[in-house]
Amino acid sequence: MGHRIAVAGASGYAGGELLRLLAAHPDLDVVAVSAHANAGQRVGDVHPHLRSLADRVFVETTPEALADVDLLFLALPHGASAGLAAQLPPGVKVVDLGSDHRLTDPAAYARYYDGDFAPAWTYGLPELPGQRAAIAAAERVANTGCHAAASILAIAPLLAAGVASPDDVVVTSTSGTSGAGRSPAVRLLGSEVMGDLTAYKVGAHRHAPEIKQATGVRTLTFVPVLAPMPRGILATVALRPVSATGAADVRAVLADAYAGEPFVRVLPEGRQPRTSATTGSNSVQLQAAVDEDSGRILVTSALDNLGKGAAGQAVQLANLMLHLDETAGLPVDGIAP
Ligand SMILES: NC(=O)C1=CN([C@@H]2O[C@H](COP(=O)(O)OP(=O)(O)OC[C@H]3O[C@@H](n4cnc5c(N)ncnc54)[C@H](OP(=O)(O)O)[C@@H]3O)[C@@H](O)[C@H]2O)C=CC1
Ligand SMILES: CC(=O)N[C@@H](CCC(=O)OP(=O)(O)O)C(=O)O
Repeated sequence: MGHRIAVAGASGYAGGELLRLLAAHPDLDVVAVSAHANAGQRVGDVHPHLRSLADRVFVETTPEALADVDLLFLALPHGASAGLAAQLPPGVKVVDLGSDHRLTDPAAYARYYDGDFAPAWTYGLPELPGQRAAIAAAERVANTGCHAAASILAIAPLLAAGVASPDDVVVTSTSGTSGAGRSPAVRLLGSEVMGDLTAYKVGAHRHAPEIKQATGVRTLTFVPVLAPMPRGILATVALRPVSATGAADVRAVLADAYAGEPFVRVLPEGRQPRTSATTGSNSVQLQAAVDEDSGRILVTSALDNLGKGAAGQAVQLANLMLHLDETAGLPVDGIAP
């Protein structure tokens, strides 16, 4: 018998990807799956690609239905996690894929979110200095936002090493449409997104305060772009160097920071990250360059928004919280082409 696991919001995109990973996990057993409008439906009817858990039935999302477990994943819309988590008995470990418990500053929360501020949980990015041990000791952990994960992994080591300035960081982060969730939205119809690229929430995206909080960036311009593909994030980060530097030096700082990390790979010179190389995996690809004209450092970062940007990372966190092998059940190889 493995650890008893429940997934709330299992009928959504992030919840579905969690089920796919959990079905193949050697130490975790899914004992409850919940939904909202889809409660009462079979998993196989909502997620036709999930064969091994196809006959499970989604229950209503209530604390009673989800509390008899070792660890609960919350893959619920913004604002729905905090109320449910508050009703869970102590002893139930929780990973929240949503944003209710990420921000530490109530003022930042009020600026970017509706609803009441809820206290921050341990921030769920194991590759940040000190976080792996904090996550392993925590009962409640807040998973990162998907754009935020791609940006933070690109920025954090350069600021920590004093190579880049915390001021005037500029990020353009392109996401596939599954990042917006499965709930119907006209802007996500195939006829709207196919053949189109468009920026959204320009200068006002909720992952900006999250990136600043996790990295120490002071001034950030963050521009998300929606791309006509189901999965993937490619973030391009431009930073001001503290003193003139070259691409090899920047690459060395990143490589040093992520030496031994199972999921983060700094690519050799001449190769650029590709979202397709990370699809279906928990992997992240990074590359560094220095713009010859401006001298700015440019870091590109690719991941699967449903992998290291959501469900893959959530399983990595659960592995740490349950003191399992951190990599258990997590693919490093993508699906290509
Ligand atoms: N998609 C992504 O790439 C990422 C998502 N996240 C976060 O993960 C969470 C889930 O996202 P995602 O899977 O994309 O969203 P989806 O819209 O695809 O899924 C939402 C899930 O929540 C359920 N739900 C909807 N309304 C309620 C409610 N009022 N009470 C309880 N359950 C409800 C839905 O059930 P039903 O369908 O049955 O109504 C569904 O299971 C969000 O907080 C999101 O921000 C984080 C990082 C990346
Ligand atoms: C393409 C798209 O719309 N993506 C979502 C991010 C999904 C995510 O990481 O969500 P949370 O921070 O809400 O958990 C967005 O930009 O709002």
